[in-house]
Amino acid sequence: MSPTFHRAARYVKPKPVIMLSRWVWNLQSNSHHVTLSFININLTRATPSETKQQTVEPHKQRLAAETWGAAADEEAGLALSGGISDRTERTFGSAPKEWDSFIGVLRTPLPAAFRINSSSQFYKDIRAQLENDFMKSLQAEASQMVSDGGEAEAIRPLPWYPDNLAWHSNFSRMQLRKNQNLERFHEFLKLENEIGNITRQEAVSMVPPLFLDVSPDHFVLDMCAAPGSKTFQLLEIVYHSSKPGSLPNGLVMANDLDVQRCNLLIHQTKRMCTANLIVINHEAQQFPGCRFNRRHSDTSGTTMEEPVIRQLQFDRVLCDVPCSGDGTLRKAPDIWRKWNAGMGNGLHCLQILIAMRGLSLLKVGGRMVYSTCSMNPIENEAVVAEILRKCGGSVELVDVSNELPQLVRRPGLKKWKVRDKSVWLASYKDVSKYRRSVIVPSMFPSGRSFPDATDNSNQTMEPEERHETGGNANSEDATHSAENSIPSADELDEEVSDFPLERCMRIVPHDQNTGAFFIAVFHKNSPLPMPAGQEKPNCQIEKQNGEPLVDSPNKAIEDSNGLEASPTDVTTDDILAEVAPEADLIDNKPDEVDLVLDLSVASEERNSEAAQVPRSKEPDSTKAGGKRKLQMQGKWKGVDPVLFFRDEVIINSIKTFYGIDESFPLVGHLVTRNLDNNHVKRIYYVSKSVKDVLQLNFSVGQPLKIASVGLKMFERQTSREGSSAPCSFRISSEGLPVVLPYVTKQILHASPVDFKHLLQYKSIKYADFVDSEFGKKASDLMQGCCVVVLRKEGEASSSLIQVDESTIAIGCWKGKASLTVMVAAIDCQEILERLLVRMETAKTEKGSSVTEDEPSKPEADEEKDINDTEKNENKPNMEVDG
Ligand SMILES: C[S@@+](CC[C@H](N)C(=O)[O-])C[C@H]1O[C@@H](n2cnc3c(N)ncnc32)[C@H](O)[C@@H]1O
Repeated sequence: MSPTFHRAARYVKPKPVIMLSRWVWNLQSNSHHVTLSFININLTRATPSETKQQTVEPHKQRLAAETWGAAADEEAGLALSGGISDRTERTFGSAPKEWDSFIGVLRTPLPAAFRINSSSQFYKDIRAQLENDFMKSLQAEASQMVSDGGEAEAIRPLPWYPDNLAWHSNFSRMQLRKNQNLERFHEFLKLENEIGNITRQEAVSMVPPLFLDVSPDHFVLDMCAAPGSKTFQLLEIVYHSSKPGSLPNGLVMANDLDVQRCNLLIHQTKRMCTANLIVINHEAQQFPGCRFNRRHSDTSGTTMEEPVIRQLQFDRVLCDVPCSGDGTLRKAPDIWRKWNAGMGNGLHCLQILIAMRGLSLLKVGGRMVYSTCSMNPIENEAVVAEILRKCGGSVELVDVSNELPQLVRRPGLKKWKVRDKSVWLASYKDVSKYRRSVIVPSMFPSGRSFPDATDNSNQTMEPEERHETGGNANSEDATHSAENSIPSADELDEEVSDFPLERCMRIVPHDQNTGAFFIAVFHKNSPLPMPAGQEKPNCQIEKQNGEPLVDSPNKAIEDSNGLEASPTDVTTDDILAEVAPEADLIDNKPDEVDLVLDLSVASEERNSEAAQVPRSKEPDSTKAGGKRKLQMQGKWKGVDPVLFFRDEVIINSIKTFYGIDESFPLVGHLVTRNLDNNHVKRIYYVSKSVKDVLQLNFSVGQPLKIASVGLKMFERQTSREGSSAPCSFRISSEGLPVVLPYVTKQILHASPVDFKHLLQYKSIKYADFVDSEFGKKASDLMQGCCVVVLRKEGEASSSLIQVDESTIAIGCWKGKASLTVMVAAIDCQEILERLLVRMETAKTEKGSSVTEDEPSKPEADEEKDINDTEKNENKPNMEVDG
């Protein structure tokens, strides 16, 4: 092909063909191995009206449009009516049936899935409600779905998820919204999701944390965590079987590079009300090392107290890396159009870097899960193979075929080809020298670099030509004419990997009616080998002038002691800017389609004193707009420092007022983000594990940029009544379950009827309680915050309060004339519903009736306080005082 030909070809009007997707699905069946790599679906471009006339069965088009949204209607029509290219037909050859079921499933809506939060007080009630109520009551709707080609069951537990805690629902979001018969179920999902009792999350996205094998005493690192569905799931596992008032020994550290997405993560995990989480904001491949040695001193020169933990390492690491996202096609139809092989190629090196940093932070004996929502081998098996190559025997790929046996998965690939600019490459030796900084040896199954390889036809182009037609531009179409002159994928000799990559797992949509996911499980046998340093790097990042930018991940990661604090110099911006401009990066769409962005919370944060995370990576105080005064006292610009709260006067006043038992560890567990104790508004509680990590962080000069930490435990009551109370700090709803077993004063037992009235009317005059003795005791309390516990069946009002899993308690305000509930409206609604179910059951069992006098309304002033309180209670936890 002559340069002249190419120059002319640049100006040829593009063919009326949409290269819809260089789809990277690799299907393997038991009987035969069929690889459907990079399937080209060429669709004749049609006008919207032409598209509507295509011969797509109406109900399928409706389903597709419903899944993909109205805006994608045209695209759905195109996809459904598209012819498959010659190559694809050749590739499928012997397995047309599998193609049919694969593409057929892609055309149907992705079923919704959700998980019950097993650390929630009401998780058993919720599971029972699903099993005994909704599974039956929704069945009538299921028969309708069967006639539409759907599954027979309306909802069902996911068979591979332990304890019936994860559920699959065959109703699309549209059906849930529109169908009257589903209204009660829809309301249930909304309420429980908002409260944090359930989390809507795509089924396949729940798989990686399960293979991590987490226990409550593990330190878990979630390297690329936002928007946080897996972080939430990890916390659920860490908290599982924790007793009221006791916190697990473990913790979750959730990191994400993107500040906005960190906000989502904070919002998402706030529903968990946890003291065992630290949210940080770093590039995962640059994750700071924290290792204490005796030389350390703080900025004032004082030698620091030796921390309990001397080095930050993790028992478990989740590496759910940014990827090209082709596995999310069923819920993100724009991927049909956007995806191209360059996206995966552009992320390959970053994925290796992140995974290598994860392994360096993993304890010997620990487990790391690497996952993507892509089926592209360059982002999956190639990354796994490179990790094994670099780590030698220090890391092994775990055979997890006996874990979660009910989860259908396919083995990882041992051979694949690399696609670059419409060219299939079977080996690095086929890579043109002009593409060698972009297409790297680790992308190929053998990982070999072939330094003296001859070049392919591309090399006949002049450099200038190559930059203009190919370079890093996102235009595979522009070079598609080159396809005629190169061997087809079938004609190339394939390399085969020596590593046991069949141990990786590929989850494909048509096996279990899901999205797609890739998962690999690593075990660390010994410290990572010292990097050779001198050896020639094989994962280079090309600068625009063609010079290599970085040479990681061969750079030092771990020293002989297990952890070196100097990770690679490579930044994600470097990689994304320099390597993958062609990757119109689908950057990590939240893989949970139903995550509701509550921007009101984020903006409330921004407007209030609360700013949990910086607004930009390295905010410049001069650009802050003057609205929010940046705290510069911390190590990180724009991020308020996390400080241990040690003000004895305030702590003692709280302890005395609530009679908090000495056995409850307060000192050292309280943190704030305000340097001025007199203006501290919120005091957060951290678990022992988090406290130890914070101490280490201080001791080594605060390398961790902490966006959020701690459970809001005490909040200054600023209302008129609050300022005159003996203790101006109230116990927040989030913190109450943790401190409740230790509270001995300002606490009352209410009968079910009075408790219900409190939740219904929010404020009740003392004289109006059905149980007059309760009303009297309430009026005798000191003015200020108090706790009202629901009295259990057969319990005397005077008996000592015993806290267990079934204990229901709320925070109230003891005013002059009435008792006022200090719980957010939505939480009141949830408790009320659960209470009503219990009372109803008790009534039916006993055949008794309870007198329910209507209590009178509170004074106007007190009612105003209720409203203020509720507004406050809706504020997110862990925010920053300022
Ligand atoms: C696939 S998403 C993670 C989904 C998340 N694990 C969950 O389950 O909700 C990938 C995330 O990686 C983040 N990311 C991209 N580059 C990163 C980097 N270099 N370091 C850390 N996070 C990064 C993105 O902001 C994105 O939130």
